[in-house]
Amino acid sequence: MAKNGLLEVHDLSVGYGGEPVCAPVTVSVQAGTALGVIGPNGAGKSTVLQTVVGLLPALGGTVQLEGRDVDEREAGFRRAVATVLDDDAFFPSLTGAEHLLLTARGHGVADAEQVVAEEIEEFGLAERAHALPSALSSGQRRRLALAAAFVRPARLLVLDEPERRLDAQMRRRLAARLAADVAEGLTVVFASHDPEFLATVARRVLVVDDDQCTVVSPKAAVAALHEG
Ligand SMILES: Nc1ncnc2c1ncn2[C@@H]1O[C@H](COP(=O)(O)OP(=O)(O)OP(=O)(O)O)[C@@H](O)[C@H]1O
Repeated sequence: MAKNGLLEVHDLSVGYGGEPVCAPVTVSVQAGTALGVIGPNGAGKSTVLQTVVGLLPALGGTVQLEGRDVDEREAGFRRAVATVLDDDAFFPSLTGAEHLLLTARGHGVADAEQVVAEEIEEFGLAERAHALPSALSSGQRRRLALAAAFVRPARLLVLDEPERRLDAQMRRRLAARLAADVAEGLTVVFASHDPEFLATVARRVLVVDDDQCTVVSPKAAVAALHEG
């Protein structure tokens, strides 16, 4: 285990076409903790998350997972990191249950059928598990995308606005689930606009901003969200 955080982000500059979208980010995320990421629409939260997981090239600075530079092409990195950054990445001709089973088996889960059945239940998808993604409601597709991150092992879970399009009950349930998984050692980085979600899950919060990206307490972040 690395001496420093599981995830070390240092002076990371993110953006498009060489133009940064926000101030550089420096943050250390310890294993078994959750980092929230906040900022107004367009601040750069999604860009930061996509750069942290190697889907976008950094304009400058470094990202290390367990002491190694992030490389999403590396099998070891993909095994360690589960992401839900959008929810359109389904095979159009596989049912929800088949998609989850393929994901679990692809990641070497031994009791894949049981794990998938449990997550289908957990995410309230039992009645629609055998529907194609195109026949699901947008909230059900969101649930399916989230379930796919939980049917496989991961040491780091990166979520972009996990609360998006979920009803209030599912939001609370997911927040409680994440908090419980973090207490058991999972590391989570997630962007959110939801004060309750943030207060339940995050131990620290990165505020993404043009002038300076800072790390604050969840209490300060919740106050900022209520003000903003
Ligand atoms: N592919 C792209 N090419 C160029 N600019 C982009 C691209 N994607 C996003 N942007 C711009 O980068 C900035 C940051 O966008 P980003 O999606 O990271 O913000 P965000 O904080 O996640 O916002 P939201 O809360 O609305 O999801 C915005 O000004 C956006 O218009």
